[in-house]
Amino acid sequence: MSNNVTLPEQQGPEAGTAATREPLLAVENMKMHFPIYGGFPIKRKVGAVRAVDGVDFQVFPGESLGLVGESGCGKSTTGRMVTRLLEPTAGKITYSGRDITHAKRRELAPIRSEIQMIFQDPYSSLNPRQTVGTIIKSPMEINGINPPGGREKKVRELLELVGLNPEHYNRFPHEFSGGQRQRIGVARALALEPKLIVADEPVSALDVSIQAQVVNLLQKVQDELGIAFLFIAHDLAIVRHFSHRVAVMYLGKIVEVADRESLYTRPRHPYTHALLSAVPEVDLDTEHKERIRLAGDVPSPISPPSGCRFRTRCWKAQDKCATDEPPLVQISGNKEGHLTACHFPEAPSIEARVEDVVMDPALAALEKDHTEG
Ligand SMILES: Nc1ncnc2c1ncn2[C@@H]1O[C@H](COP(=O)(O)OP(=O)(O)OP(=O)(O)O)[C@@H](O)[C@H]1O
Repeated sequence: MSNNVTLPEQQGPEAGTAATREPLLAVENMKMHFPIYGGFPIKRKVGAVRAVDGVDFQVFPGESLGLVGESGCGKSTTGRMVTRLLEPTAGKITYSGRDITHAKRRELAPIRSEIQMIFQDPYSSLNPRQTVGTIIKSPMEINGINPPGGREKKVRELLELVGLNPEHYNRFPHEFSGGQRQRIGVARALALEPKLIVADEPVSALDVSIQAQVVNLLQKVQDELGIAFLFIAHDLAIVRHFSHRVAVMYLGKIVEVADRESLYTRPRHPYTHALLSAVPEVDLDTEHKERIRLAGDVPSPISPPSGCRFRTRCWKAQDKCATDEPPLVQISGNKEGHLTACHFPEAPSIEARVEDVVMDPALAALEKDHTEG
């Protein structure tokens, strides 16, 4: 079982080398504005929910990019546009050199199998009336794929790969626990041998003790099969395990992106600092009393704050922040590839914030194994 899988060292593309490689996925100024209609008797468009408001990022072959931020920041919407479950309002999505931003169903067909999604809720994402075998097999049937040895053989191999008993082929989803169902979701996503998996909060519906096992499984899959991941989570502790690079999203924008090491040890954006300081369950000792607490909720994406969107919750905000939107750039002191959108960034301190990343005990144990192994 995946319990025994040790965490491999992430060998992903470094920021420097990444620039010289062709990205598998490139997103430029991508936006999703959901229209709001009102008025009587004739309904008119009266506004828009600016769920995603101009994001740029790239994912390289075999790379795992973590996308983090509080609830409502637009992470899921971003993931759904990348998989083209949603069509962007503006911007451009390029996959393997092809512009798929507005590609129609038929045009998307050849790449549908290459981009797969793993959903948050392993309970609602599996059809309760279908056996596990049918669930995992159906993407192959839909796409007319006949693997050597047949589809059933392939399904049994996939079950084994994700740590389930191949003999459970004829069982139904309700016979499995949450963690096992998420493994079924992973097997289904792998059935078409994808090149990119968008995993939208794949472990947040699971019990904390199970989360580590599923993260571990995804990491094994990524490492052994070389699949690129866009790993969406609200928790920096989970993404840390898994990502070569991490992008931090706030109210429809990416505010900071960096390789894993830079982001966790030298975060520059106050919001990243705040996320790293989020400590729900740990007793506050003197050292930790100064942890940053984010006040209030994320403002409404219908009318986001002017200038820097984080300014209404930021302890460093000044007048300039209300008038000038900070660009996402490599500010002074940042390593190559580390971009920050802030007028008054935190110092590039190597004062590790690592101790601020609070992990549940199971994840912490994995991390320990990883470093010791
Ligand atoms: N179909 C829709 N119509 C209108 N607004 C939407 C729609 N889908 C999402 N939104 C809004 O867009 C914003 C971003 O939502 P999204 O689900 O992408 O955020 P998120 O960061 O993934 O949050 P969560 O972790 O809660 O899913 C939210 O304010 C949400 O209410």
